[in-house]
Amino acid sequence: MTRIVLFENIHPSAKEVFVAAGFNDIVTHASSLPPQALAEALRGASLVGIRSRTHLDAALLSEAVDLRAIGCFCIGTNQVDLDTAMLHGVPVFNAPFSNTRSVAEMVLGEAILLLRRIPEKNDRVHHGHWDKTADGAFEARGKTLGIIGYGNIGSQVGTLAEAAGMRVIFHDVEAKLPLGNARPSTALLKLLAQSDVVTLHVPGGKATRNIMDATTIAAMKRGSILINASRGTVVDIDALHDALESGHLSGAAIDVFPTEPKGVDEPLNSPLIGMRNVILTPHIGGSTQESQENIGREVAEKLLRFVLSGTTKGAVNFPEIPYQEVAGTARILHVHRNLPGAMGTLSNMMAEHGLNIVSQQLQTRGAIGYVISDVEGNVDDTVISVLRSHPITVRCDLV
Ligand SMILES: NC(=O)C1=CN([C@@H]2O[C@H](COP(=O)(O)OP(=O)(O)OC[C@H]3O[C@@H](n4cnc5c(N)ncnc54)[C@H](O)[C@@H]3O)[C@@H](O)[C@H]2O)C=CC1
Ligand SMILES: O=C(O)CCC(=O)C(=O)O
Repeated sequence: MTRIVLFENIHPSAKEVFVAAGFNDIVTHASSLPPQALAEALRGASLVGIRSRTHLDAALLSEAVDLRAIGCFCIGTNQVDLDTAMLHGVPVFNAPFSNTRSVAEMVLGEAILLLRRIPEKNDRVHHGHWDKTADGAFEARGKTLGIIGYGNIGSQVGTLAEAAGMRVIFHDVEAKLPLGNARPSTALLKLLAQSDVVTLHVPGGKATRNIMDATTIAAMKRGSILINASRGTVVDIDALHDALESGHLSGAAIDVFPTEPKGVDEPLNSPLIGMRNVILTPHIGGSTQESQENIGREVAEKLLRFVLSGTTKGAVNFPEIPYQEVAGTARILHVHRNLPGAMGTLSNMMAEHGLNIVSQQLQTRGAIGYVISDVEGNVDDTVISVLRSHPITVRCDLV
């Protein structure tokens, strides 16, 4: 039985995909769970679906012995210990483009609102003040947008910003094709000094930790604006608070936080709460009806294709083997330690059990190798148990 456990209110389109394929053992959770409850919820799960708030660390992955694959129903995968998952033979899938546009639209909207000081003015009107003034309010047209991380989202933000008349510059650690009239800026400090609005679109993780700290924030233009809809670890929030309080920055929009509440009734704890011209949103950059429905379907289909065929195409942490029709009477999925002779050992074990290999595909990545073998012959649980118990084997499953 394939038990599927979905956390964090994943869109019902995911469940529809599984049920249509005959997979009915599905448990859904509306939020992420604290570690102990999460470990219990993972017990017996073959497929797990999460979004950004569920952290699957090495300890949890080691305990989840039945786990075959993980679906991140989002873009970011930094919430999963990807290397440990790979070493346990567990591929991780995501939806790399499904909410790109949603994030880009929100960021451009925020840039325009902040340039006009709308958050502050909105709040004033709600509190009975009618101070009709143009002080500190600017058009987006002609202003410079500095994008840090010019990947799928960053480049989409740039395209939308140009349509609003902004000049776009970007900084990326890799060489990128500039779209429209966007211009690369090899030096981060140069970009910061030139930009009226700076927006971050880098992945989370150690390499991007506190890219925006007291030093880099000080390098931003006086009166400029900072937007972060990437990961909470990328901005030093205390340094941002100080720069807003001193007036060095005129506004900010923050969608992601170093520590985010786990559920709807837990308040955000942040020094930015109550600050003027600061937009705080609950990590909803990618949360639109369109994106969530697409993500639900896309990631569920990737998990399903893996379970039904073994294909790992699109996995972010695993040797990728593309989809192929089953060619024999059965298909064996074998993850092994990437050691010399592993393929020979596997093939010999199959031969010893009377299995004739019709087709075989191997890919390796770091410490593991992954082989899909289509075989003729009688593949029963005994054969799979023998393959599983060999020291080269990480995991072995029958399709
Ligand atoms: N707020 C939200 O709801 C959402 C947030 N995200 C976050 O946005 C991030 C970016 O998403 P995509 O654009 O799809 O990813 P992507 O992988 O297409 O682009 C990331 C870019 O950042 C660059 N980069 C990496 N390290 C860098 C550094 N130190 N300095 C400058 N550039 C660097 C990469 O070379 C790449 O071009 C995701 O990893 C995720 O964490 C994604 C979707 C929704
Ligand atoms: O929808 C979510 O929970 C997370 C969105 C996000 O940050 C992502 O896609 O990386």
